[in-house]
Amino acid sequence: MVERQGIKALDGFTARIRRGIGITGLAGPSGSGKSTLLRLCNRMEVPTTGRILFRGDDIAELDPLALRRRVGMVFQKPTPFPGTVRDNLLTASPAAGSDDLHRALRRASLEGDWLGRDATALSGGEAQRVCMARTLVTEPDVLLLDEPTSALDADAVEVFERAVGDLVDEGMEVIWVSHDHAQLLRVAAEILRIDGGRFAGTETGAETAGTETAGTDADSTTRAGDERR
Ligand SMILES: Nc1ncnc2c1ncn2[C@@H]1O[C@H](COP(=O)(O)OP(=O)(O)OP(=O)(O)O)[C@@H](O)[C@H]1O
Repeated sequence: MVERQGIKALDGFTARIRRGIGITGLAGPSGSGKSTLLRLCNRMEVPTTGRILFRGDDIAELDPLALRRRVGMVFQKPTPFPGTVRDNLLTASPAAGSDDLHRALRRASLEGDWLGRDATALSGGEAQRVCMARTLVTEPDVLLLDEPTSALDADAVEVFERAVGDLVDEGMEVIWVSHDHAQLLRVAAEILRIDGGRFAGTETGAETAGTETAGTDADSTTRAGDERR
C-alpha cells in the first residue's frame, strides 16, 4: 500500500510482471496509481506497507542508486539537463567511454554526431530520445516508461516505439504506462489494468510480442505486494 496524507494511492495491489515477455503495459484511469506503481519499482517511492520484489529480492534491501541503474525510467515530459547531449549522458554514467555513449545513442535511435548537440534545443521527440539514451547509458535490465510518447507527434511516436521494440529484441524488459490503449495493444505482450489503486485484471496485448520467451513466468521480475501486518 502507498498512503499519502491519508489517501491511499495503492491499496491491496498485488501483481507480477512476467519476465521474458518484453513489454508489459500498465493501463488505468487518471489517478488510478500507474505512476505510483512505476515509481515504486525503482524506489523513487517506498510503499507504506507491502513489498516490491525484483527478481526475488526485496528492493527495500537494495542500494537505490544501484537499483536505478538496473531499472531505468523515462518520464512523460522530457527533461534534458542544460549542456550537450554528451554532458547529459555523462551525468548518468560518468565513466562511460566513447563506445558506451555511441551505443546508448544508437539504441535510442540517435546518431553519434548528436553528442555535441545542445540538449535544450531539441524537438519534443528528439529530447525524449536523448532522455532515453541518458537512461540507457547505465545499461539497465528493465525500462519503466511513464507515458513517454503522450506529448509526441505521430512520427516521433513511431520512432520511439520502434526503438523500444529493438531494445526488447535485445532482451530488455519494459513496463509501459500509457493512456493510449491502442498503443498498448500494439506494443505490449500483456496489459495490467489498475483502477482506484487496485489490480483490475490482465489483458493480452500484441500477439507477436514476446512469443519466443512467453511462458517463463516462473521468474517474477517485479511484484508490487501489499502485505498488511
Ligand atoms: N506527490 C503526491 N502527493 C500526494 N498525492 C499524490 C502525489 N502524487 C500522486 N498522488 C495521488 O495518488 C493517486 C495516484 O496517482 P498516480 O499519479 O500514481 O496516478 P496515475 O494513474 O499515474 O494518474 P495519471 O494517469 O493522471 O498520470 C492520485 O489520487 C493522486 O492524486
